[in-house]
Amino acid sequence: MAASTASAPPHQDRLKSFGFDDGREEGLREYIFARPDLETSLRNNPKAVLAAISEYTAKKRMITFGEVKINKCRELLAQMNPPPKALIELGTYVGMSAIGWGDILKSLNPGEESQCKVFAMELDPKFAAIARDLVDLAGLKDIVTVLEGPAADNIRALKTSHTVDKVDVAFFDQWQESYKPDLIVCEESGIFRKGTVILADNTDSPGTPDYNQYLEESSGRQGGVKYQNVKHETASKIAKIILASTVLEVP
Ligand SMILES: C[S@@+](CC[C@H](N)C(=O)[O-])C[C@H]1O[C@@H](n2cnc3c(N)ncnc32)[C@H](O)[C@@H]1O
Repeated sequence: MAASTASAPPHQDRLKSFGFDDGREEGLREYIFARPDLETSLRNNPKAVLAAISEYTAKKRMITFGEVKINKCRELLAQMNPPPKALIELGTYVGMSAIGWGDILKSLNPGEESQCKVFAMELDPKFAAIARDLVDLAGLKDIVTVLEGPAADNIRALKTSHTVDKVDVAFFDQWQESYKPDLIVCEESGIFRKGTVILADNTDSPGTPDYNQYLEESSGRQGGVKYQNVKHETASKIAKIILASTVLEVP
């Protein structure tokens, strides 16, 4: 991973320690595409696709950004004025949250759906391919683009490859050691504006102490991006907190 620290375990070790990449991801795709209601209720229906993914991931105990958290984020993004249209996601896995973002942006921007853009970034090509298939099934491929590779590289290329100047929302759900370095890449790439909201999962568990500290100390840092940080508790059983950091000032 380009943005990880020298002591961070490599991607394959992280996959094993978290129980990723053991066949359940391909199993999810097979399960969804074999469902008898594929054409009648799942196709072009993001909420039904999310429910179907949840059914499988709960049974197989897969780690995804579940519906409880997606609905909490739906509430948070609904409070933004104007409604968010451009969102980046760092860490897409099989596409659960990416489908959630596509659905949320679409419903917050009636009549302006074509202006909504989600760039969902996933390190692992196998997971990215599954996410693409599920996004496509949900009818969101015009809104959600799944980009492969380290998020840091894709963020640096956003302005040139995808003509994205600023993002309204960034969602952090990659390996935790990359949170702080990737945040700095976002700052240096100039994609944040006053009012951009950075949502982060897992800041309480497994925990991202260096990222949290960097955000908390931003007000005292000369010439840096300044943030207001709010912890939102969810009813999730583990990693209950979604940390929302709103950009107050960019230099
Ligand atoms: C917790 S999962 C993401 C869950 C996903 N957001 C969901 O909705 O279920 C973490 C994912 O981040 C990916 N990842 C880790 N480091 C990354 C990086 N630097 N850039 C992009 N993806 C990364 C991993 O391959 C893994 O699929």
